[in-house]
Amino acid sequence: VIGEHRHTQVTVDLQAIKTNISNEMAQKDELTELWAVVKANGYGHGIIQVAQAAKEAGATGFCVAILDEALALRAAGFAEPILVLGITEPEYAPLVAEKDISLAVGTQDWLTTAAAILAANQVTTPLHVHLALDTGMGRIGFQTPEELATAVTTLRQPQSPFDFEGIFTHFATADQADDTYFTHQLNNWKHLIAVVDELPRYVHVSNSATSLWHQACNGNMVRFGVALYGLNPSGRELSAPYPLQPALSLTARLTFVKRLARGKSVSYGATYTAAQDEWIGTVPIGYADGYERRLQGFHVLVDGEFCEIVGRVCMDQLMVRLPHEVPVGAKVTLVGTDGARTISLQDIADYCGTIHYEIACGLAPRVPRVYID
Ligand SMILES: Cc1ncc(COP(=O)(O)O)c(CNc2conc2O)c1O
Repeated sequence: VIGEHRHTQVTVDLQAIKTNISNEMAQKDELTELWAVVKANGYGHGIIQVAQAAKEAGATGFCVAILDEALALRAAGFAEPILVLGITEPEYAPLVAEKDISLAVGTQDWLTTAAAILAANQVTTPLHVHLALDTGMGRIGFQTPEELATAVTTLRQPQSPFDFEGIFTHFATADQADDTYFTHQLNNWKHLIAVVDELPRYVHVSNSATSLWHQACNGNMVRFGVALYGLNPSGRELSAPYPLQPALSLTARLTFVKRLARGKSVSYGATYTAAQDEWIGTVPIGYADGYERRLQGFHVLVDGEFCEIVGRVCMDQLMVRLPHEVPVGAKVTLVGTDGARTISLQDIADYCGTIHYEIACGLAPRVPRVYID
């Protein structure tokens, strides 16, 4: 495995993941199920290990983005319900039905096309469908009561090859203090589901933010993602009703240490020149690992001290100014706590002008994941 012989590593604290889920299980309505959102390789944490920890902490289902992620969970032995949140090509309907996977569906055309393919393949096992309603996210889903009613009629037909298993929507602003747009979407949701005379087994509207700050409308299942990784969906805007424990840390070990004479430069473009004699350490991580070039000028932790990243971040290595001479092999903390100081994914996201979701998901497969429980 590429990365197996490498000290640079992501460490995932599975106990933190279980604690985050346990806290959510305790605060939500007891009849509401929690399905762990483990798409994008578990937001970079490792889909299989996160799914296992989530299941142990009370998750009763999983959400993924694409069919292959669902197939990977099945291949790993998970028998729980798995919902694919993106739109899956109808040609894969027979495989989906065979593997007992649930799909988000947003159009009548999809149902018509998939029904024909299922019939042509003599598939007899029902295909589980969750109707997606677009209440304002503007991504996928039925938009009018009329088209929704038609789809429900199709699903309910006696010879339908589908199992009408769920109906859901997704909020675009649940992580914001201003709930104007959230309320607009909630009203659209109520208007749309009014045409569904008999609701399916699963009625779900909540991502982490909705479950944390808009619990009133949970439905009977929460699609719990970023908060199970211990990350605040709002970034720094809103405080969570219970402490979130970040599960991910990123560490490395210095591979090279040198005395850099005043006036000497560091890295591509020679953009950094030492103002006085300095100790410089080389860290074996770079933008190919998902540690972005934009992080030039940010810092890492060595010996509990912040050390500035000097010069351009390279593909596989970066250089930092050390507070004093440090031995080769010394630990470098890029995400996590060292002594009295911490660097969070949020700190990195802020410096890069993005969100922690993107940083976590962007940590490359070349960085080995190590699990502690
Ligand atoms: C439909 C749907 N439900 C639930 C979740 C979980 O959200 P959470 O991680 O905030 O709890 C997501 C995450 N989707 C995305 C998260 O970032 N970009 C996305 O498209 C989603 O797309």
